[in-house]
Amino acid sequence: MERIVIVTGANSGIGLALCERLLTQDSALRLCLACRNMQRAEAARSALLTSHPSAHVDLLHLDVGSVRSVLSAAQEVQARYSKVDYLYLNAGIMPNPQVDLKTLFKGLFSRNVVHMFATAEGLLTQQDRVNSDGLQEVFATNLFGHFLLIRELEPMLCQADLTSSVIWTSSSNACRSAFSLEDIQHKDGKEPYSSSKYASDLISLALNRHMNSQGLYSSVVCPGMVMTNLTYGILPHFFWTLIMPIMWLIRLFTNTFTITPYNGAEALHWLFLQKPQCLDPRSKYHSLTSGFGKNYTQPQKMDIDDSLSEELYSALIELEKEVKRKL
Ligand SMILES: NC(=O)C1=CN([C@@H]2O[C@H](COP(=O)(O)OP(=O)(O)OC[C@H]3O[C@@H](n4cnc5c(N)ncnc54)[C@H](OP(=O)(O)O)[C@@H]3O)[C@@H](O)[C@H]2O)C=CC1
Ligand SMILES: CC(C)=CCC[C@@H](C)[C@H]1CC[C@H]2C3=C(CC[C@]12C)[C@@]1(C)CCC(=O)[C@@H](C)[C@@H]1CC3
Repeated sequence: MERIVIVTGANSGIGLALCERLLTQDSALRLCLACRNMQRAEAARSALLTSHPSAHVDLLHLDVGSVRSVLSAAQEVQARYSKVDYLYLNAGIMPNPQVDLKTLFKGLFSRNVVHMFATAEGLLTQQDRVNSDGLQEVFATNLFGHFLLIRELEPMLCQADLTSSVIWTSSSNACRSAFSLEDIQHKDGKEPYSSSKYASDLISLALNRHMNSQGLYSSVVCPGMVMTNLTYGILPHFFWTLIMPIMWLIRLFTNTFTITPYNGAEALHWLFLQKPQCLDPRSKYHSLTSGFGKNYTQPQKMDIDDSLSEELYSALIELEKEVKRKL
């Protein structure tokens, strides 16, 4: 039977590299690029069809940061397909990032330097804003829109005698101290990205608890540090060009500098090949690249607990009711 794969944020970076790798793996699958910008989505589709001329590549308009768009995209999916086998929740934003230079320079001369380059913990802040649904934009895009999409696609993901995989592109920047149950949207802090990624780790755990019995399995991935539109937005372009040799040098000391989108998509691709029942719901699957350029996937236990994940799950169900009431 034809496998149906939906990838959000598929028009660039890690999402596009994943699509390329999936079609190389299985040219018979039906790939659906779920994107907010249809011009960029069309360009991505053309690029994929150039390397895989007989592939089945569909486009779906989805602004994951808009409640209305998520609801109508989910309806469109139900009209087009009879099931969904893989749902890659990859779209993500990090608006107005700022690097804390003092922490960076201090970190460079500390024993924590490898950890700092792997996670950017305490190094990055962002400036968030409220979107047209009245939600914080980073939370809405990186977490809530994707959660709503899963909820709307539940009948397609939970088919009798079949399993489905939901795969979140999280990050090693996900940090417990950035997340608070009292402020799940991170209105009051300066690390909405870190908070939203930690929340996705928690929600993945809760989804497994609630949905495994219906055949839905959720996993989280960290692609490593990858040069994409998102990372290029952190520093001015000329600065990236200047420090690029340093980036390749750092790769000799930490396997988390995957750098290319192809390498970054390693764990996302690896999960496509696994039986979802055999995966560990408490592990994050990391894309890693050795100093010699060898790609591999490694699970690492996450710093998450059941009660916090359950409370966040309930809070998101409540928020879902609230936003639907307001429509
Ligand atoms: N690069 C890195 O080092 C790391 C990245 N990640 C995560 O990987 C994921 C992919 O990012 P990456 O490839 O790096 O960056 P890109 O900016 O290249 O890709 C992000 C994708 O998400 C899409 N997107 C953003 N907002 C929305 C929205 N509201 N609705 C639909 N699509 C949207 C973008 O579309 P558009 O072109 O329209 O903007 C784009 O296709 C993100 O979740 C990111 O947090 C995690 C760890 C490290
Ligand atoms: C190389 C030098 C001297 C400076 C670059 C410093 C930072 C710009 C860079 C160091 C660690 C990087 C990093 C990310 C962005 C760029 C850095 C902060 C991420 C936060 C990008 C997105 C993610 O989700 C993380 C996994 C990355 C972690 C490392």
